[in-house]
Amino acid sequence: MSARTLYQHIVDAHTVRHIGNSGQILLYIDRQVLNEYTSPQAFAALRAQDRPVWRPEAHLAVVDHVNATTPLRTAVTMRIVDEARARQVSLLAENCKRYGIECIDMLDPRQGIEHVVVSEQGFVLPGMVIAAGDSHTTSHGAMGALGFGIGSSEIEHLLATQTLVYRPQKNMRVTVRGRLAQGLSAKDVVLALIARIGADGAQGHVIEFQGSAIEQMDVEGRLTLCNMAVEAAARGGIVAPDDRLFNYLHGKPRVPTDAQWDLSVARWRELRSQPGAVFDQEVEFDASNLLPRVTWGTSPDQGVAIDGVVPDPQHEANLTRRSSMERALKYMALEPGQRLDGLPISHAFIGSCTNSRMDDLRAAAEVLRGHRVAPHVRALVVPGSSTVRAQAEAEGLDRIFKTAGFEWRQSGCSMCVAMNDDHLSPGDRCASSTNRNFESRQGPGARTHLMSPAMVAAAAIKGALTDVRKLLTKRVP
Ligand SMILES: CC(C)[C@H](C(=O)O)[C@@H](O)C(=O)O
Ligand code: SF4
Repeated sequence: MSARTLYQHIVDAHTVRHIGNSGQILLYIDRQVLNEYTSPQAFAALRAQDRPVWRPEAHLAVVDHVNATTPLRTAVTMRIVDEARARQVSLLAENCKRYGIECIDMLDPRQGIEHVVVSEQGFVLPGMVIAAGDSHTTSHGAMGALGFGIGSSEIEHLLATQTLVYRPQKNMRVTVRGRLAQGLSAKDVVLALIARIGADGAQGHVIEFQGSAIEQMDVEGRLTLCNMAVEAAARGGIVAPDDRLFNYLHGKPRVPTDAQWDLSVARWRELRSQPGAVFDQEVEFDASNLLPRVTWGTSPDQGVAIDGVVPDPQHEANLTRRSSMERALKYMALEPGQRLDGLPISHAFIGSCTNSRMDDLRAAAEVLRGHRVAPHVRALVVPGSSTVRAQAEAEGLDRIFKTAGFEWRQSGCSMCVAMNDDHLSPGDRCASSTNRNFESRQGPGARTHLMSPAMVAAAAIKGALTDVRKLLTKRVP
């Protein structure tokens, strides 16, 4: 067989069989994470057919989309008033009990956003395949695994058979060279990448991230990259396992120990694209020239560097793109040529599976130390999990956020998707560390500007979009 990419190798190792000449395969799936929002239909269908779950221990359920993030984690303070949402949560617990699946419920000290919980529990290991009823399952590519989102009928199929009908994707290599300047992070890299290749730029592909900037990037940054690969329509994003990853995984709850650990690491070291493996598309990127990024529109690819201006749709030759730009500018209440730096905001949100882990909170706290949030801004920080929250408290980060005027909340998806009580009102403008700036994503009529957590912190202080480096350089003695 010719040289294989890491992605192809993982798919080969999980192929149960080819399905006739359809180009599709039956793919074995090692792990699934279930949430309260997308699993009910799948469980109902399973039950209606009286089918068992084939391998209950291969699934882990986590409540994350609809739970409250009130500052206190108790049954009373976190009670969900909305009946339909409350039912989604209780149904998940009931379904898990019926089928013998472990459920991390609202009050569990490990609760959090599923993609954050999965990696901190060591539920996905290098070389595995994980699928889940959530598009940001691509995050787990940072573990040297293949992760992708699936729909309800696939969740059902997976519960019953531990396999999925799958069409192998093409390979895209994104090589990121150079060194990120101070104040920049993986979020700036991925926002710049998506702006370059477009929101459909990686359609039909799995991206492998390579290059010196990726080698130097911490695992949490790689989680951010792979998480947002789906915003370029990729069917996965992956980074080959290395010592950084092994250090990250070592000692996590479900990770092998002792002799098994050594054996596993030796095997995981083999997981990389072979020399000569062919990528269908190549994108090269120099991280050294990158400036902090912000989005101006209603699609993650509608973004520029913070020193940039809102583009003019009249200069866009592609008519579909032009009209989507016009619509976005109207929705966002922006004018062509307008500077982004200095644009006033009403809200600041640090959270989501993209940017709510320790490194994200540390970077934001570093900017906030000694500053106050502008008086007209409501600022929230929602740690990705209770584990992150506890660790941040142990490091004293909560005090920095609170002293600066941020609300320090319990974990969950929260204002990333506004499926609980955390939402914006029409016309609100939010600097947000999330991944999607779609119309009404954070509440009906709300306007979202995507950026890194450090940039959100800087915007909260200024009360307007700003270049975080201005705040950081002042600190240099
Ligand atoms: C609710 C869920 C299906 C959805 C997803 O699949 O990504 C959500 O998590 C999101 O980020 O939009
Ligand atoms: S944090 Fe946001 S993007 Fe991530 S799973 Fe939740 S809703 Fe989706």
